[in-house]
Amino acid sequence: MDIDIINLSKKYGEKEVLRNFSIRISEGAVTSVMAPSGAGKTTLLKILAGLEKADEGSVTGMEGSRIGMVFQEDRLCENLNAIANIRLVCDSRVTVPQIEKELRRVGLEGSERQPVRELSGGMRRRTALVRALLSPYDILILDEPFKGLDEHKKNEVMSYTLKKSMGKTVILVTHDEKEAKFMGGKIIYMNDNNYRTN
Ligand SMILES: Nc1ncnc2c1ncn2[C@@H]1O[C@H](COP(=O)(O)OP(=O)(O)OP(=O)(O)O)[C@@H](O)[C@H]1O
Repeated sequence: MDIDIINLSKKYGEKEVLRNFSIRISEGAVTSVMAPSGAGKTTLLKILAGLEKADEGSVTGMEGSRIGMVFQEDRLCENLNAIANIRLVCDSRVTVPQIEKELRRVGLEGSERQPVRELSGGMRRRTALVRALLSPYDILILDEPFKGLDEHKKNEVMSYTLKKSMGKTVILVTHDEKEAKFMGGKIIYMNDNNYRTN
């Protein structure tokens, strides 16, 4: 089912973050949301994930769906290693060798048994991404998941993300149009409460 976001409005105190925001997100495809800082992207994702409540408007098409998410901040358990962080969320049938294989595919071989607090920003980001991709989800919500990666690694990780999420509904927030184009699908440009799609 497509997701219909209709006339969503949200204020924090006097600050209007979303006003009458309406878009359709196609089932089984990537939709990228692009906007400058502070335009309300994270707020939108939080409303979709049920972590914030909109003041007005509705979201349909997500009922009963399982959500996988990469948050704006990594939200990892700092003292656990990457494997243990991933095991916390994935199906118990996923084995450690399977997790190791996935971590290798994003270039984290050799670091998978270090507490994540010792990893670089980009390594932590990839850990959070693999964790979301291995969680049982129908809809994947990604808030700047490729932040902190150099161009070469970013392309590898984006290809990996596309392969792993094939056929699933993916909502990607990014500042980088190249990322949105690489991931394909619809691009939504949000700016000062004006919205347009490609
Ligand atoms: N819990 C909150 N309480 C008050 N204001 C908030 C809260 N969350 C966000 N805001 C404000 O709402 C606006 C939109 O924030 P949001 O994080 O959604 O933007 P964003 O587009 O994701 O920005 P960025 O690209 O910098 O992450 C900002 O001005 C922010 O300061």
